[in-house]
Amino acid sequence: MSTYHPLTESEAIQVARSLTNIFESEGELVSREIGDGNLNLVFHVSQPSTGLSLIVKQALPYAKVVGESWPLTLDRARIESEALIIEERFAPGLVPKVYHTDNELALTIMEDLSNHVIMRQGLIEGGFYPKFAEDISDFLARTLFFTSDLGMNQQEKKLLVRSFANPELCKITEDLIFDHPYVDADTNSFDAHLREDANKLWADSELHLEVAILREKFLTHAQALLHGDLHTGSIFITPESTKIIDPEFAYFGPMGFDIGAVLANLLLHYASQEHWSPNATARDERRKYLIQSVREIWVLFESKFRALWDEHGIDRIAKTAGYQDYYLRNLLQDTIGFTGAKMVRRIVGLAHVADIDRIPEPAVRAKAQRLSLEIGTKLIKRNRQSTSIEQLIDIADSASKV
Ligand SMILES: Nc1ncnc2c1ncn2[C@@H]1O[C@H](COP(=O)(O)OP(=O)(O)O)[C@@H](O)[C@H]1O
Ligand SMILES: CSC[C@H]1O[C@H](OP(=O)(O)O)[C@H](O)[C@@H]1O
Repeated sequence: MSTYHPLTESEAIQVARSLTNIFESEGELVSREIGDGNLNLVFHVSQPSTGLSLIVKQALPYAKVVGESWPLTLDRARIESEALIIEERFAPGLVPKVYHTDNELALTIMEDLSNHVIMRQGLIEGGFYPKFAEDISDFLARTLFFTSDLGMNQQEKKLLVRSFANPELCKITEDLIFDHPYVDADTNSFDAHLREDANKLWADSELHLEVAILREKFLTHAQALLHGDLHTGSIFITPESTKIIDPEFAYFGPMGFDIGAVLANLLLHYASQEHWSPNATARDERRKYLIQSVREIWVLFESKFRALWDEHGIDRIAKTAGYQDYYLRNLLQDTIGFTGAKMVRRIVGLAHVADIDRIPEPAVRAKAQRLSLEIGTKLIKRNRQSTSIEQLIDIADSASKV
């Protein structure tokens, strides 16, 4: 079993038995492959007689969404396990518990979170999550602060940067977020009715300059250990609990990339409300809730991050007067720019979001797609002038009123 090969459902039972002591020795185990993401196998292994269960996640040597023609490193399973363990250290209770890691088989065996729902689906079904802004701002503030040069010894951080180099998964992001959506690339995928909008995107040199600047930050700014793919499909949620999964894209990059991923996915959902809300009153209420979540996430994040800095900042130079304000202003601008980039990629790039793709009526879907593109491109273009989260909110609000 120790040589790498993709597991079958019954082999997932064997590894769950032999590599963990979660299950009672008596009692049959049942296994089901439930992976619905773009990249990996995910087995749900349970023991009906005791109600115990766990998840066996295994990387495939290629990107599942495309097939064997797109080889992909198995090392991403090690990165995912190690990132989950670091995230648990700094943001306890906000990620699944890791029971076992096997780098040879590219496995992470972890806590089963099936009592939560994937947030994207929960939002589509009209869920409200009153604890989300508090939880996600905790996760962001604590993981980003304590893995940055502000909160971690700088020599230790450099060693950690080396073990999270993650070049192959970063290359996916570099291509699919910062390159392909802005040219007529083969990987792009969009509805025929968006051809003119795509042409505009490809010809917009002002936009391209801003994307180049954001890309440079993604390539060079090893600010903190990022989750790297923090969309609402990587968040398990209930009204009382939030758990962040799937950090296989983790690497040391610009903090605003993670914060922007969360905001972008709330705004993509916001852009889809004409379909998902049953009437105009519900749509307005839903949009207000989503906008308020965006505002609260930034405001809570900022105040928690500043408090961590004041209490746990590790060196004298970071306490230089004015530096914290300078840092937070740049971080807000990055967040706004990356929010925009993460919206645009989900409309014209390879991988989309169900919030928009599942709108059956083409005219309604087109409106949601154009609204996302409009908000996204404006956020990208205006990021470097921004000084307040209210500017992001104004862009979303005014685009949706047209
Ligand atoms: N810890 C978990 N508990 C329960 N279900 C999980 C867990 N991790 C993943 N899943 C299920 O598997 C799906 C794909 O997982 P994910 O980690 O997003 O895979 P990928 O890396 O391929 O995107 C999730 O949408 C969820 O349904
Ligand atoms: C070829 S990978 C495309 C896309 O898929 C990843 O998301 P997930 O694994 O959560 O489905 C990531 O967002 C990549 O950009």
